[in-house]
Amino acid sequence: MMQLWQLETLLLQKDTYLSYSQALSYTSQALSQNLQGLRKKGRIRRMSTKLVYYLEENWKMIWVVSLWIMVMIGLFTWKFFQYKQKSAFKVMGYCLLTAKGAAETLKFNMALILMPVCRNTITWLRSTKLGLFVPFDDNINFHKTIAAAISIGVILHVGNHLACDFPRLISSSNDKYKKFLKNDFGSPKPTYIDLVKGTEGVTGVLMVIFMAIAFTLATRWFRRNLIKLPKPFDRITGFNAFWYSHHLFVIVYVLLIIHGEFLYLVHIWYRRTTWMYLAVPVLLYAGERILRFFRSGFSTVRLLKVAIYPGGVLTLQMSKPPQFRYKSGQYMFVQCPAVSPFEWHPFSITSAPGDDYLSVHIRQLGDWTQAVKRLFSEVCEPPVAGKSGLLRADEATKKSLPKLLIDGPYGAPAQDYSKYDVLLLVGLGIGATPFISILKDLLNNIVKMEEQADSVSDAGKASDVSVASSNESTTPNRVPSKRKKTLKTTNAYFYWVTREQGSFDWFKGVMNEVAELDQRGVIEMHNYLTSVYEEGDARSALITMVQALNHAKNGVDIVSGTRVRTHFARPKWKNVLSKLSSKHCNARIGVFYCGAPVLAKELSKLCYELNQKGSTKFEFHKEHF
Ligand SMILES: Cc1cc2nc3c(=O)[nH]c(=O)nc-3n(C[C@H](O)[C@H](O)[C@H](O)COP(=O)(O)OP(=O)(O)OC[C@H]3O[C@@H](n4cnc5c(N)ncnc54)[C@H](O)[C@@H]3O)c2cc1C
Ligand code: HEM
Repeated sequence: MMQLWQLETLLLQKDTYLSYSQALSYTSQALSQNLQGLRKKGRIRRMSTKLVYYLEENWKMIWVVSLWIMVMIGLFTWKFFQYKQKSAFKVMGYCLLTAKGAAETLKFNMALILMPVCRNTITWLRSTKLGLFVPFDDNINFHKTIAAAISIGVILHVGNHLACDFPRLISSSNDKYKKFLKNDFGSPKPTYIDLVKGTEGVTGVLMVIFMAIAFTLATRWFRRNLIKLPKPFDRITGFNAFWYSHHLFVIVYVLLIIHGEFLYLVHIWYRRTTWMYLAVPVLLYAGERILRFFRSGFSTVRLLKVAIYPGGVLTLQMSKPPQFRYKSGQYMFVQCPAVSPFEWHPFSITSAPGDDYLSVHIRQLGDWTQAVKRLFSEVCEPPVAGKSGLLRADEATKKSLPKLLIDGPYGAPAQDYSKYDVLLLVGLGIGATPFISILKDLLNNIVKMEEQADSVSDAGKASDVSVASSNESTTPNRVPSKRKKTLKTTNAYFYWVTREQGSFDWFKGVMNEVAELDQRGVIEMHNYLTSVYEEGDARSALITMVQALNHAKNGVDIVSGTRVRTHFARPKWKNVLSKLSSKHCNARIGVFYCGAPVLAKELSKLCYELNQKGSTKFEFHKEHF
């Protein structure tokens, strides 16, 4: 940096007179301008980093949404200019063109909105090459975004007709009416009431009413019961109110087809297109519902074991129907007719594809889950005194166990775990469930791989070792499939974050099972108890140190009594990911998270930051229920 004496010499050399104080003020101005420039540059760099991060993380969603918006703009513009040629435009003006443009997007969106909720089709598509380009995990968000576009379309369409072009029509002079509108609306000139009470008007008004009810009850506040209405209206909120009111859309679709057949301003030659837009999606969705109906009707399962753990978690183990093939990480719907013959609730499958049973872990939350727990508590053996509080269905009581129906399996983000070299599985509370199956499946495959390696090396062909893919049936003594895939995953790290140790009980059995099978130490398991001590508390640090020493010495954790390492604070995710990055150079690490959205943001950002630095590549996937 330039010294003051240098500045003075410079100024004197140039025969300029400047006092020290002036020189100082110029220098500080220059410095502050420089600093501002640097800050601006820093801000721009930070903004561009954020933009790049956003683009890289969301490119799948960006192209799908851009395409969708472009199609809507195309349809709107096409219809807008088509109606500009009509004589009615001379009287009804741009209101008519906007209403018609909006109507075209409505037809398209009412068809498209069904696609993201065709669960079976999506489950199949996500395992095809399309899964690489289309963000199937965001299907429900896309469904809601289309619903928002439908709301805007309805406002533009209905608003322009009712508040603008109908009034223009009825207030038009007789000459203008005869010249431009008589062919379309007949003689005499209709009144406002005539226009609204025609088939088009009545079907339109009914659609708006039904949609308003269904849209309101579908919002998060009503669906999640965040708005409490006074009695007796309290029953019209919550998931069930959302679910039943959503079926008003069946009537809306019927009305929409009728509405599209009886349009004003269209003649015999006019091609009615509403049914063309709707035909394929409506048939596809109807096919899905029919499939679900028949499949679930035949999917009554036999209960094998019921356990209720102190953390308020119920485990149901049931027989696996022969046609039920699934991948770890997927979920299924469960129905218990004794509780409600109409309600289907989704639960992650916690058994591995190779197990000869199906299992789910159910946390007590609302009416249905509590009613199921009550029901099973009544029919099961009480827990043996001093034991873990387990309820078991013994041979005698099994006969009277309530009936269960299942439907599925359905795809979820965690199902693609097998394409990664290393897995980091992070579950918050009940969010551990999709990972139980993955851990078990991973071990089943590793054990099988070792068995196959043994048998192949016995035969002197050790170079050819491979294992069956995770979604194939994996019974222990199975003859190795001819179509073999190599197991890519070499290591898994499981982080389970819970508030207190009580919740650990239901998971202990699973952890023990995993630890027992995992002779080679492929899976590292950590349990973080966040409500015991605050982060940074000396007691937490001390216990963690004692734990680490004990673990190093005996390989067993003092708190859990298993190989699971217990910690008493929130995990420091930056450290966790950095360690993995340096331990597994060049590896592709799949980070799977299931829990509250706050941590999802942090993990996703950390993955991105570490991807910029090292050769290890992290890919983040999230799920929330
Ligand atoms: C893909 C997926 C996987 C899940 N896996 C598990 C799991 O492994 N273990 C577990 O304990 N929970 C899981 N859940 C959550 C579980 O479905 C709900 O806790 C349960 O349905 C609550 O029902 P309820 O009537 O007792 O509670 P309510 O108080 O009626 O509902 C609580 C919340 O649960 C959701 N919910 C309720 N009913 C349904 C339904 N029929 N379909 C979808 N969501 C509903 C709603 O968001 C609602 O706000 C999962 C959810 C999803 C979407
Ligand atoms: C024209 C408008 C809409 C139509 C035709 C429509 C239709 C549907 C259909 C057919 C399903 C699938 C149900 C199933 O088979 O499981 C569904 C699910 C869903 N819809 Fe809509 N919907 C509309 C608007 C909305 C709106 C406005 C919201 C919320 C703001 C919404 C939120 C949802 C959610 C969250 C689900 C998933 C339920 C679940 O499986 O957990 N929908 N919708």
